[in-house]
Amino acid sequence: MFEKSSWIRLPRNVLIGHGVLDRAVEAIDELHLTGRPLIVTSPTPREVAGDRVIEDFGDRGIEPAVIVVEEASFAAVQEVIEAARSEEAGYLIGIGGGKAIDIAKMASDEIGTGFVSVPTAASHDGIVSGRGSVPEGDTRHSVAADPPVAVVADTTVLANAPWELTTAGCADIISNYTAVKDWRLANRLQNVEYSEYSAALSEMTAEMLVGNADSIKRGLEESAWIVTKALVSSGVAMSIAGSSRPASGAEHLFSHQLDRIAPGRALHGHQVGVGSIMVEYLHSGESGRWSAIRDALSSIEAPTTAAELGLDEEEVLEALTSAHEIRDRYTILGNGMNERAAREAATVTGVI
Ligand SMILES: NC(=O)C1=CN([C@@H]2O[C@H](COP(=O)(O)OP(=O)(O)OC[C@H]3O[C@@H](n4cnc5c(N)ncnc54)[C@H](O)[C@@H]3O)[C@@H](O)[C@H]2O)C=CC1
Ligand SMILES: O=C(CO)COP(=O)(O)O
Ligand SMILES: [Zn+2]
Repeated sequence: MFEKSSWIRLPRNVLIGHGVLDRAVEAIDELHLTGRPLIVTSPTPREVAGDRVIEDFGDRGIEPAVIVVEEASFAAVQEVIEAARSEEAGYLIGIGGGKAIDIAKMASDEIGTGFVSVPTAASHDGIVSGRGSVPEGDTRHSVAADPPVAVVADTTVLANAPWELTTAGCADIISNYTAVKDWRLANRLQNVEYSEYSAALSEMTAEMLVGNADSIKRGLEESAWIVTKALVSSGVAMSIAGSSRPASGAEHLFSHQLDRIAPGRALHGHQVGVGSIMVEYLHSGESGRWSAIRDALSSIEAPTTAAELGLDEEEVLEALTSAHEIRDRYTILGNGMNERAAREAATVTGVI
């Protein structure tokens, strides 16, 4: 008997491009959301985009409530939930990098309101996805949440963000190659639920980004356009899968461990990129495609070594050998790597 079913949640309005921030209020208006908006942002994103959105609401006689957050934590989510309740917010707008957007996403899910994503950095694919990612103690939670009802990604703002944030977004997309390999492996070995459509979309997104690498250059607004379209596409792949599997495998486990071992040292996307080089080596061996991943990363000026991430050898080895413990997600790491194997993978690939 056929008993399968799936529920795919996607954003309704996705605006990407030059100057679209000026149309944010219009895009929100179209959704017929009711009540007062609560803007969740952090200091710099407020300056580069938040104040403009607040002013545009003001021109329509609406005064949004505003909360400024500094870190992605469950405590910050709780703070936003309380602010939303006390301000009687009808919906939330996350304006910023991954942290502000994740917090707005999870808080709105908890209180059952819609949420609009206004990224000010094209730094990773959480800007569109229905997942929040939060560290807690020795673990990392990938929390299911509703995806944004609308995404407003202004390439003028994104192109003016520090270049490293854009190369981090590129690297997060390039890591889809190994994430999909891990997903297929987990499906074969552990019957993990798998979607061929989602996997194909995720891989194609990485292919297209790498194919356009020549147009991804510092100071070119077109770079922000290419990267943001890829981030949206990767977010859609996650929505189809109903999990972050198409975009998060062992390279993400490595990065999540680094967030614990060496917090704040490097950007999420840069860490997963370097992780992806080593994870590809684990999948395909010394003559495999790990060097193609490394070359793709260096062509867009993303880090490919521990030193470029600001890490020492020991930190990389510790993250590699303990990555399998951080979450219950089956990958090529299996029950873990010993130190000798980790050293070999990191050395052969030139990471250390
Ligand atoms: N939900 C998901 O699927 C995912 C969530 N994440 C989460 O996202 C967070 C990392 O996100 P990031 O964006 O890398 O970090 P972030 O949100 O901390 O932003 C990095 C820095 O860039 C600044 N910034 C942002 N836009 C700027 C602009 N236009 N001009 C100047 N500065 C600007 C921010 O103020 C911040 O200081 C982590 O908490 C991570 O766990 C990461 C990947 C996926
Ligand atoms: O970073 C992500 C996808 O790029 C989200 O992955 P996690 O589920 O590992 O937090
Ligand atoms: Zn990621």
